[in-house]
Amino acid sequence: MSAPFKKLALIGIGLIGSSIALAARRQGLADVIAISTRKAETLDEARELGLGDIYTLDAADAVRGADLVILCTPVGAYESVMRAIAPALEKGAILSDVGSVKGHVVKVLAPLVPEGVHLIPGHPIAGTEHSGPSAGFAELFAGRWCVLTPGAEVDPAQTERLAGFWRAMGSQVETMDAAHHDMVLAITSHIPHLVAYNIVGTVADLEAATQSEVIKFSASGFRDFTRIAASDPVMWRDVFLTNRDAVLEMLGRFSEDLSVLQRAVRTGDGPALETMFTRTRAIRRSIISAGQETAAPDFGRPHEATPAPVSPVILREHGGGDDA
Ligand SMILES: NC(=O)c1ccc[n+]([C@@H]2O[C@H](COP(=O)([O-])OP(=O)(O)OC[C@H]3O[C@@H](n4cnc5c(N)ncnc54)[C@H](O)[C@@H]3O)[C@@H](O)[C@H]2O)c1
Ligand SMILES: O=C(O)C(=O)C[C@]1(C(=O)O)C=C[C@@H](O)C=C1
Repeated sequence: MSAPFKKLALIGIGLIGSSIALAARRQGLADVIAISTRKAETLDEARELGLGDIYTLDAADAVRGADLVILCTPVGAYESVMRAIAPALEKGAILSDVGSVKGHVVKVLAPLVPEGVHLIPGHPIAGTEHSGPSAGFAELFAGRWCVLTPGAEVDPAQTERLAGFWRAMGSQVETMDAAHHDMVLAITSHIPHLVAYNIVGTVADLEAATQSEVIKFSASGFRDFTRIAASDPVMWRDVFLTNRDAVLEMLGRFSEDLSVLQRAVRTGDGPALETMFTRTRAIRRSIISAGQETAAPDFGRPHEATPAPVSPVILREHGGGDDA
């Protein structure tokens, strides 16, 4: 039986690109996997790991003849990558990506997409704090959500084709509007990263003696923040540069809520604190029970990263992101 795609081109081969390569290979989703990246050392690493069939520093070469092209670079590189590959894209090909931000991606890519190429942006809500080709693993997407944000002009049959690709790698697929995606992810992923970078940064600024105490006594709470704060600096720089409006909107709400908590602490308002903490405990519990219903198959690999999937809809049910 022939594979669903004849040639899959992955531009950028870090954590996400290499995980797609491994999962697509394992599931037989493409006859040929072509890999392109910017640096020769990264390409050599990908070759040593046996991630693909074709390796090239020329992104246009990689996409030539491909019926599925997925951009897996930091979002800030999209425009230059797109300018390089546009003339070589095959008519009828699906052009997708895995970027953590979607509105900006559409804005940058759409004007450059040649006629006959189907632009269907995507975002697997799965990851770890590790980067590079050796960080990937085939099970990364199993039991996780993948959000697709096709424009209204996209043929639903093409979206379904791409959804099938992600489902075959174990994901659950949801389609939504790019702006809604960016608002939801601002609060579920981008602000938590900003908070982690900030809290770990605060510790880094403490005087040496206090800092060593913090490190010595850091239990799971602070440790969890340090894991998130170890995430790739370039990737996250680009997320905050390209999802500015949604992040600022959610950060405004976050700051207001923090001020309420600050006041409750200052005034010793026990009932207010308890009410707040009871609400948040309920959210955690609903996330866990929703995750259990759709638990990822256990491939036996320690998977410290993204928890099991919760539909982005859950936010609306809990009153967050309601105007997104
Ligand atoms: N890390 C996560 O948890 C996660 C989760 C979901 C989506 N994403 C998104 O996936 C994308 C990739 O993230 P990652 O974690 O795999 O990053 P990574 O740093 O592990 O890999 C990025 C890859 O892109 C390559 N690259 C950078 N600039 C390039 C250019 N101009 N041309 C060609 N290749 C270039 C790098 O060499 C590297 O191979 C990002 O857009 C990110 O927002 C990340
Ligand atoms: O678990 C992690 O390490 C992640 O940061 C994964 C995570 C997230 O915030 O959930 C990070 C960025 C993505 O775009 C998607 C997933």
